[in-house]
Amino acid sequence: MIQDGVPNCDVSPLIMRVLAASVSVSYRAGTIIRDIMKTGDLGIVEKGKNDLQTEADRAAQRCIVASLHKQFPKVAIFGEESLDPSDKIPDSYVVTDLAEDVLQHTCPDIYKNVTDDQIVIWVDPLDGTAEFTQGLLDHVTVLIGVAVNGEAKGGVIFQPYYNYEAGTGAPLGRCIWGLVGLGSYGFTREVPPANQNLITTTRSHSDWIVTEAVNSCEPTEIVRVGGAGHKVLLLIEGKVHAYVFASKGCKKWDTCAPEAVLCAIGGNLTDMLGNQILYHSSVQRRNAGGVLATVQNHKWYVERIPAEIKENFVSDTPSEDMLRRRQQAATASSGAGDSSASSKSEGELGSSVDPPEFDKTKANAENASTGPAKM
Ligand SMILES: Nc1ncnc2c1ncn2[C@@H]1O[C@H](COP(=O)(O)O)[C@@H](OP(=O)(O)O)[C@H]1O
Ligand SMILES: [Mg+2]
Ligand SMILES: [Mg+2]
Ligand SMILES: [Mg+2]
Repeated sequence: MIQDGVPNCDVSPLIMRVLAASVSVSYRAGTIIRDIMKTGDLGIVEKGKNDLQTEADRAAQRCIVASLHKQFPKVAIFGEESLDPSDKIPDSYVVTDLAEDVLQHTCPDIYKNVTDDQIVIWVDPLDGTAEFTQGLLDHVTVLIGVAVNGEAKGGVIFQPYYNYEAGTGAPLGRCIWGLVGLGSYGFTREVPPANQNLITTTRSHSDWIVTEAVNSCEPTEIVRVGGAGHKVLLLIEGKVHAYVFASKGCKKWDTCAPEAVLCAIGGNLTDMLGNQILYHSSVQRRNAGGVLATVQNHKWYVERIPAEIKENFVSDTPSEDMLRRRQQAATASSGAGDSSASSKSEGELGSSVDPPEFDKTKANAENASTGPAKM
């Protein structure tokens, strides 16, 4: 793939090109968001109860979807915002560069033959809109998730206001990206605080079930911040131990990219029942099972959620197509180990597999051990 140190864009596998394009366009989307904020006119529209949209959400989505669609016309792309398809998109919004820092990585074998029809891209052009309108700028992220056969595998989390309080001259913004089976890049993981159980959850979409679920996980401190992307950043950097959101409010575009980045370092993002969230094109947009994410000890948290809370949530159902692919993969690999890109192998999960006799008193010691981060 790399000749004389130069990545050959034409022969890089599709998933690597999609990820490289997503990284490139995320920088442009971040600039668009900051430029609109600078105008002082956010053009706020109320989509529903406690659900805002700004001109930055709309413009960033136009930029990302137009750019990715131009390069990958056969790949399904779903964005959060409902926009008029006849809207004129400025030429400067269309980015077709491929990030070389992505292409210089060797594509894991499991993805080498992935085709357009197996990929779905989930775009949240601005995650943390409520906080954006309130000036809590580091809660904002741009999320581009790449699902393969209905499972979150690749993700880009761009944080346009990273460093914004560091003073003039400090470089603004950062891009975190990951691919399950390869690793996640663009951040430094620290060991989460020992002897504590820090749990992050929503600050703007809370209700009593959300709070009950968090409390049932025995937090030593609750970190209420905006954005699904931002909360997963806190997790991967080791600033919190779990992200618990017992609500049907998050959608597929909120979780696809964060899930992939988290899983690529050995973490887990599931619904409240501990079941996998699915991302095929026909799946319902709402995460009707809620969201629970950890880097370690996932099962322990799932087990803390009371049955009376769990019974309010419903896990995703695999599509017919997904079941057929899984059956084919199982048949093809019987006796030889499953090498299908559509199944989550132990290897991909790394050391996130919970200890069989996990107990809370051991939790902090385990959390203090270095995770399987590949950065
Ligand atoms: N009750 C609800 N109604 C609408 N959106 C919700 C919601 N609960 C969560 N979300 C969406 O899920 C994302 C994370 O929520 P939170 O910041 O509260 O943790 C946000 O994405 P957007 O900001 O992209 O809309 C938020 O709008
Ligand atoms: Mg969102
Ligand atoms: Mg959004
Ligand atoms: Mg929104």
